[in-house]
Amino acid sequence: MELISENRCFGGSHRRYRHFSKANQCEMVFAIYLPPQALVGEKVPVLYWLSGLTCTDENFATKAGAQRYAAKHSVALVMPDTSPRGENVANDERYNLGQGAGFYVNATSEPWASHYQMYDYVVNELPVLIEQHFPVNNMKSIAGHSMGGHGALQIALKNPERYRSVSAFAPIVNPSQTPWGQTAFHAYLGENPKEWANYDSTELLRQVSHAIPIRIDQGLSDDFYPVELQPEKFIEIAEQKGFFLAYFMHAGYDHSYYFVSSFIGEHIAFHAQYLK
Ligand SMILES: N[C@@H](CCC(=O)N[C@@H](CSC=O)C(=O)NCC(=O)O)C(=O)O
Repeated sequence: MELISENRCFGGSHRRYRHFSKANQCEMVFAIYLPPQALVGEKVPVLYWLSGLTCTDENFATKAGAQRYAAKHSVALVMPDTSPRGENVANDERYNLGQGAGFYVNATSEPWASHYQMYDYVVNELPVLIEQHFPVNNMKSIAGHSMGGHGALQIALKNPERYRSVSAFAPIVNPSQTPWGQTAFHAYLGENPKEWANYDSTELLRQVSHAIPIRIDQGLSDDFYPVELQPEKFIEIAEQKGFFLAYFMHAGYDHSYYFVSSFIGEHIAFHAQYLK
């Protein structure tokens, strides 16, 4: 693992690393924020953050202001990239497919399958690396924005034993029925409906008998809300099944990091109560 940069931040340390990913068969960059307590030998829990379309690890790190709250609650943040990258990695000119748009699935169709294994990377490979190299304990939660909200929810619904809580800003909750998700699933997964359902949070929510605590925030002035996001069905199913879902609809807020930064403090406080 190669250290790319290190910056002191709210008494802790924000670092970026490059490493070779076995899952994705290419070099990957991730960021980790270690709160002050981790720098003096305490093992802290981890919140994994999954970003949205077009992002790298840097969008959340530089725009959300999350480190202040991670320091306050003594939680480490891990921020992976949103896809494999490189000259030899398949890509597409659309912003919602290819590099920057891995959708947190294991692709089964070529030319994507040889590198686009983001589900395995986030769920299996990265946590092992983090727990080997950093002062963290094994308590984990997961959160994300938009495509990353989809990633966080579908990962948490399939792995309730691995994560304590999950939260999402403006998540793509029903990707098999909405345009961004359909484009990605056609390309990465082919036409197998079982594969699509396996990565669709609304479908997964219908199937599971148990869910960890969930929080969702949605801006009502988000241009993507009516077509790409539509969390109402997901909320209805959670309520019918008696799962714990705290959801907040915010008048006037859009899809951007202005929205994420406005409520990231509440999200980190939400996770911190389950990471003790
Ligand atoms: N048309 C836009 C679309 C890209 C965009 O809005 N990306 C969001 C996530 S959308 C869902 O996953 C984002 O987080 N962008 C990065 C940022 O720093 O704001 C475009 O490409 O301009």
